[in-house]
Amino acid sequence: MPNLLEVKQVTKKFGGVVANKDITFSFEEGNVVGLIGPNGAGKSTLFNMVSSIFPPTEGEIWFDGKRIDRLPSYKIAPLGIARTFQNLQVFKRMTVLENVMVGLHTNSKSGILSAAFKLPGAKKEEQKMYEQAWEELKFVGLEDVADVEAGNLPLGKLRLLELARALATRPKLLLLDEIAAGLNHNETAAMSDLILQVRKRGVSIFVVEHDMDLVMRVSDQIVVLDQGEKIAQGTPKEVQNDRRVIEAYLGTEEEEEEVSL
Ligand SMILES: Nc1ncnc2c1ncn2[C@@H]1O[C@H](COP(=O)(O)OP(=O)(O)OP(=O)(O)O)[C@@H](O)[C@H]1O
Repeated sequence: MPNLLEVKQVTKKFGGVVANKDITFSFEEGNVVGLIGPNGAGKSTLFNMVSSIFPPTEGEIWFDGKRIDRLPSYKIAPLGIARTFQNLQVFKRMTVLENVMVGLHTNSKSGILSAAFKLPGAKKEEQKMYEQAWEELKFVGLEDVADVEAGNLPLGKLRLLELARALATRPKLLLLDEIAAGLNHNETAAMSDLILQVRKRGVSIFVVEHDMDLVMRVSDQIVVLDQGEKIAQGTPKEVQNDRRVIEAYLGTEEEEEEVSL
């Protein structure tokens, strides 16, 4: 299998703060890769560079054979990368279905304007987008609330809506940013099942997550960061038994705290 994503010697500095230092890793198409590390390790920074929110200070990021680290973020989605956001970017006054459709419109060939003026090409595309949106709402189990305003949904369903919206764009790579944040135990377990179903569809998935049960269950590979550096990469079992990973989570004896990995 070819590498879908390649992060090559990436460093990110914010003024004097080195948030990521010389990070290199790659992953194969069809895999789920988890990104973990203690608070402030540099996970969000790396994730934001992969989705082109900002560029690296040094190094390169390649996706599907193309260099993407200097592209503006709006050029990322058409290449086949979709992401969810931890702070939920939903339109509260729109229905659940409309929220998924909006995500598709920003990606469409004819664009929002021709759809608004109901030009012929746009009408056909609109129908296709409607079908895709429904398909994903059914996939995540939100078809019963398709006509409900998103602002009336509980957090668990909003996270599913974010997932449906990202999936509707038919990405090759799905970036999940703390998709289980705020979910209860059962909701988190259901989200893990859903992620594994997405994987079965052949979508590659990159997961930043604090919930260890979810990461350990869904990931083929896990990349571990600590203080901006990659300290380990391997299967869930390998990283759980890695001395540097255990130290990073447990801290030195003086700063020891209860953390379960
Ligand atoms: N925009 C910014 N400006 C300055 N410093 C930043 C910025 N973003 C992140 N940092 C710093 O970079 C380091 C890594 O932060 P980052 O948010 O990537 O870590 P994280 O692993 O996602 O943390 P958490 O698990 O707490 O969300 C931290 O020291 C943080 O304070």
